[in-house]
Amino acid sequence: MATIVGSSSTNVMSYALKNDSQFHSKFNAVKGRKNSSLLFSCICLGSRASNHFHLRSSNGLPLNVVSSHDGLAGISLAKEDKKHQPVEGSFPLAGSECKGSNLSITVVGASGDLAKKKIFPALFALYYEDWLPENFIVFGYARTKMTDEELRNMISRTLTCRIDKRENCEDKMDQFLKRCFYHSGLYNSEDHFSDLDCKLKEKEDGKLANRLFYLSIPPNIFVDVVRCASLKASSKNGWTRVIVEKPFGRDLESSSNLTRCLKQYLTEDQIFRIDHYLGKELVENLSVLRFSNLVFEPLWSRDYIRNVQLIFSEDFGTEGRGGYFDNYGIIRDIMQNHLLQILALFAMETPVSLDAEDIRNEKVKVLRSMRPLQLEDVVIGQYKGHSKGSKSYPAYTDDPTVPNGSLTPTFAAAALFINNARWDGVPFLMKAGKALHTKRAEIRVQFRHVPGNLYKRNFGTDLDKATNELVLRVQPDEAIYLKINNKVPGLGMRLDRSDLNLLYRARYPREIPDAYERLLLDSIEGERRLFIRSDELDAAWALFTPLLKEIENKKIGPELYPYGSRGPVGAHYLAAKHNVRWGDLSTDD
Ligand SMILES: NC(=O)C1=CN([C@@H]2O[C@H](COP(=O)(O)OP(=O)(O)OC[C@H]3O[C@@H](n4cnc5c(N)ncnc54)[C@H](OP(=O)(O)O)[C@@H]3O)[C@@H](O)[C@H]2O)C=CC1
Ligand SMILES: O=C1O[C@H](COP(=O)(O)O)[C@@H](O)[C@H](O)[C@H]1O
Repeated sequence: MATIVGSSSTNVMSYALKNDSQFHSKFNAVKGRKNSSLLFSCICLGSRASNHFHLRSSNGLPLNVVSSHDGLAGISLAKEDKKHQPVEGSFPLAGSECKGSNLSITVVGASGDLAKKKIFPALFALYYEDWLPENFIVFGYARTKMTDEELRNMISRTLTCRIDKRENCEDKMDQFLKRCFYHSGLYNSEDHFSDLDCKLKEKEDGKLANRLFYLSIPPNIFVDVVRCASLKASSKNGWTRVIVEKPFGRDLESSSNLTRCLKQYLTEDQIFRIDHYLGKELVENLSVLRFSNLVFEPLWSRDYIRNVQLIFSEDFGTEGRGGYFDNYGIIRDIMQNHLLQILALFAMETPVSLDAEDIRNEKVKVLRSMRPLQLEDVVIGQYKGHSKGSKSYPAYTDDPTVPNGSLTPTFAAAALFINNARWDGVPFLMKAGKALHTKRAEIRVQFRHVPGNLYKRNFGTDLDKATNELVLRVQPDEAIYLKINNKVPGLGMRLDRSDLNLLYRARYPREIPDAYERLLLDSIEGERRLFIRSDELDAAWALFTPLLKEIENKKIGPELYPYGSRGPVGAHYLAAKHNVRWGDLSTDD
């Protein structure tokens, strides 16, 4: 997409002269395959905040830099669009020229858990902070019968203002809610989507309209919705984009099939496959830390790194989501997507640029360099009931929505390897579990021993303990800390383990935006860097599918662990087999 963002005294504007999807749509439409919009578009962003003109999207690039992947190369713009042609480094044209454009966001599955918990609150947060264009509307779509007023009541219960920004909170909520509407319909009815289209048009008032659909629904109805929305409710004069929630299939075959079906109605550039972990602040910071600090990048290889650990744990079970979870299990729910995405970002080579395609190309290379998981390098577990004092905690199979005798893993640990020159032989250990003793997500990098260490004898026998460890704590309490060895002050020579600690709440005392805010904003701005491309997805499934099939075909039973514990002991044996000790379990973690 070629977009310019700039600021006049009152307006911040972004001109999407032509984005990839429209480019592809045009070509495909010429070939008679697609239904999406053909016209070039211009969108206005951020109505008031003149301080927003710099660095709008999450790749940190000013959006007035024209990407080499924006589909413009070699294509001449239609005559009427030439006047909007961006000049690198220039500000956009006067606000009045794009004042009329609209953004319509339709949350499909608006009555559901994710919509209430995450999507509407994130949209409100963007509105509160003036990130949304001046003319935007939000439509909820689901089967549940509701009036606009009932939708607003439902949403209003979940909206909050940031702790550090409470001015006009109530007013802002009212203004936001006035822009929210509801349409009840079936997910497979083209007529119902035509009705939605009429309502959208009425609100858009004949102006240029960009449309974003957020599929917050179970995956078995993704394709129906995409068919109906694309045939009956896509924008005729702006862009149409679709955010797709996970799970993207259950294995390589079903995922490829889903992609194939979606691509009957959408181009790849219109599909925004969301992995909300990529929108988390610390995951975003991973590349900044590595590529903008000389002290890290030279160490980022098998020469200095002993192992890397990617850890996810929750201190609650599947409460309420057992029905969904039992069909997927923890490997599909967390490892194949969230943890693997972090691994790919962590291990990729330096991309040519911060452009989405350059980054995603590097991630795909990492995934394709990995060897598919072997059963002997995986441990699976399932939580069992447990009583502590007067309190008792249920087993996974006590969940009424989980079939009796289910073997679905709620915990897994795995050792993965990247067969390339940078990472050959370095174990990347993953651990993910529900109903464990703590809630956290972190990346741990354990460095090698210092060769010929002068202070060796001061460390005792356990040299592993004396190695440096870099920890990126994704949540809670975001932090980056580096464990170092240090002399205890005094006349003797006693060494101590200390942390160089960047604790976000101390350094940046403001609320960190939710991942969904960043990802929604990126999808509105056409920034694809944090979304999963179809070849990435295929490569990710190729790694996990043989293992998942083997576990299921052989009906391998999970090792039981008590609710609230540290997980199955098998995870320690797995780590030990690769000469690793889990960093989160040591006393000074
Ligand atoms: N909830 C979460 O924390 C997370 C969810 N996700 C993913 O996001 C999507 C939405 O999640 P969530 O909101 O929890 O899902 P829900 O189960 O709450 O479903 C959302 C809405 O879809 C409709 N729906 C539910 N089941 C069916 C069905 N069998 N057939 C047709 N319509 C149905 C319901 O609306 P109505 O009956 O009104 O039509 C429901 O309100 C899913 O793909 C999920 O995997 C991803 C990460 C986290
Ligand atoms: O995708 C999912 O993520 C949540 C955890 O997300 P977080 O942002 O709260 O860490 C997890 O509970 C859920 O099972 C999974 O589907």
